[in-house]
Amino acid sequence: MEIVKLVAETKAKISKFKAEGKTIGFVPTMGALHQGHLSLTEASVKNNDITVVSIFVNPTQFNNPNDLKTYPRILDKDLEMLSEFEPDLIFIPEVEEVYPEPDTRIFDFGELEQVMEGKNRPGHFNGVAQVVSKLFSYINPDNAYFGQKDFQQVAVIKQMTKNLKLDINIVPCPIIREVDGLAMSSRNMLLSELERKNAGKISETLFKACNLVPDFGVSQLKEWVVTEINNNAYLEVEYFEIVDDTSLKSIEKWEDSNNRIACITVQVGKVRLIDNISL
Ligand SMILES: Nc1ncnc2c1ncn2[C@@H]1O[C@H](COP(=O)(O)OP(=O)(O)OP(=O)(O)O)[C@@H](O)[C@H]1O
Ligand SMILES: CC(C)(CO)[C@@H](O)C(=O)[O-]
Ligand code: BAL
Repeated sequence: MEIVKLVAETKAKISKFKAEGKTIGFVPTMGALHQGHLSLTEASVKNNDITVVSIFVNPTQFNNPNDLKTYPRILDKDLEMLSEFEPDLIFIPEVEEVYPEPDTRIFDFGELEQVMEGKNRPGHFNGVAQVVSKLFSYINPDNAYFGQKDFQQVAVIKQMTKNLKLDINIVPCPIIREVDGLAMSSRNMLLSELERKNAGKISETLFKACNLVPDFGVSQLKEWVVTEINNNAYLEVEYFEIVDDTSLKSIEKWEDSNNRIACITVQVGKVRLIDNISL
């Protein structure tokens, strides 16, 4: 496990690995690691000769300055956790290293970014694309691993890879959950004890919703989920959408899509959490 902070050094190491014919797996993260991140790292270590994990809290994807300020940063613990799978390189750049000058690129993802997280976090996916395209250019991976918890992010990254004609295989990985079902997230550690306890209601409701599909219409189910969660005093639904998993277009009747995904964002006190489930 080697820590690298500079882009030039990273590129030089990658060139050497490539010259040796080695395959490169890449796991981009913002740190404050948990088992979700480790599952991506494990998949990469298993399927590639070399694994690079990046830890970088990317300022350009935060639409809320307070969210950026409070985002958890616990590098020592992150390194200890990563030692379980021993990725070869850990890339931890400073902000000035990635953005020696402001990135003014505007990416166009069409309708993909006009719904859900795109609509509710203006500029978020443009910032994600800025940093991921930069990281891809330094690391030049064969395979890049992303969690399905950020379902829309996976769709956006796939589209970006296609638009930029990059020969990188985007590997979506399943959501890892806590014992009570709450999707693991770095932001979970910002919850108070009571908020954390009540946050389990989010996934509990999504799992129940799955079983109600045969008996409920789409709008009836949407209403049920929102009411059920909002009835909990600690939780407030920001949006709940049922969409086709490829176009991310909202569906009105079950027959509108064979591959439906229900995506939710819930405000828990000051913390904003996302989750989704295939219906
Ligand atoms: N519970 C999870 N299961 C699987 N993958 C996950 C999970 N949580 C995050 N990931 C993935 O890990 C990668 C890095 O995500 P990130 O560092 O933002 O962590 P995070 O826990 O999603 O943090 P937050 O949600 O607080 O931003 C992303 O591809 C993300 O989808
Ligand atoms: C992909 C990513 C590391 C880019 O900053 C981030 O959006 C995340 O952690 O999901
Ligand atoms: N996991 C997505 C990163 C973010 O919330 O900014």
